[in-house]
Amino acid sequence: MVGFDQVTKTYGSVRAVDGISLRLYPGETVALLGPNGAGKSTTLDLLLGLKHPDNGTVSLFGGTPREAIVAGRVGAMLQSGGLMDEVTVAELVKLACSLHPKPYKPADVMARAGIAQIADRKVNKLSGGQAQRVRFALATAGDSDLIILDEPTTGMDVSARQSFWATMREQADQGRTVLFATHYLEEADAIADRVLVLHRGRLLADGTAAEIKAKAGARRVSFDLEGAIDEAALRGLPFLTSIDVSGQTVRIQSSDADATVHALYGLGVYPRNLEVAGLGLEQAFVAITEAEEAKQS
Ligand SMILES: Nc1ncnc2c1ncn2[C@@H]1O[C@H](COP(=O)(O)OP(=O)(O)OP(=O)(O)O)[C@@H](O)[C@H]1O
Repeated sequence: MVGFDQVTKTYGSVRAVDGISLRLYPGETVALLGPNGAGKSTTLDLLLGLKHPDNGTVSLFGGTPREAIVAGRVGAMLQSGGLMDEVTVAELVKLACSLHPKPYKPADVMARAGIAQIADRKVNKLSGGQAQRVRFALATAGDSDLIILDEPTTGMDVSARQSFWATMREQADQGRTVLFATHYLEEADAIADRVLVLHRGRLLADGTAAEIKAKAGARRVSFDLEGAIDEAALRGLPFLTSIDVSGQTVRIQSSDADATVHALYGLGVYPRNLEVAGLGLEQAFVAITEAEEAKQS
């Protein structure tokens, strides 16, 4: 099990991680979301023992991050992890396997990462997406219990992303914990069992994607109106949190969609193509982080 207990990490006056406590369990696929500078990379660095908390403790499988890494229990794929320049893909993968206490066969690792066909290519001649696949191979060179991925699919094409996530799903199904930081909210929505929302170093939300959407507490309502649209009257609708009028189409967000729609009919208009839907994870994320910004300012 992976644990953060009241962990704080500051850089000068910046609280990159501010009193975070959480537990991660075997078999979980966990997405770490947050705007730029929220503290995602710092959180992952603390887990990997690359940075040390000012206060609080980080524990991995009952020991320190360093002990877990030495025991081969952690595989990681970092954003800018440099790859050695003058070696081939196969040489680099072999090296990673040889350093892992519980290694897989290099050929299997390369096949899984979809890099068998570029095995003989020099690492410094790879495209961005290919280099990303090689980083993925290095993170899965052996049988680790925790896989940490920082923005793993940046630069990958659609098919690389699909096979990447299928592999990660398999890893979690086999009881491993997969923790990934991402800015692709659709990926988090589709893949993660659990979503953590960080904001200025604090954990604002922790739950399933459905729970995070419910926490944002708003729903989308869209409809078309004929003729001139009285925008001022629409803005007066109860529970409205945002409105966008484009041509004859009106899109609103409401914290009580039922009451808003009821009042809409009370305006004497006839909305066509009325749709009421929950927020997507992206809109929920924006709503949660903006509400926090408003609270702090
Ligand atoms: N070595 C450092 N020295 C000083 N400040 C730092 C350092 N590393 C990070 N920070 C600051 O700490 C905060 C958190 O940074 P971090 O890189 O963890 O955020 P992030 O959520 O990963 O951001 P992004 O989405 O942009 O990658 C930011 O305000 C950043 O400027």
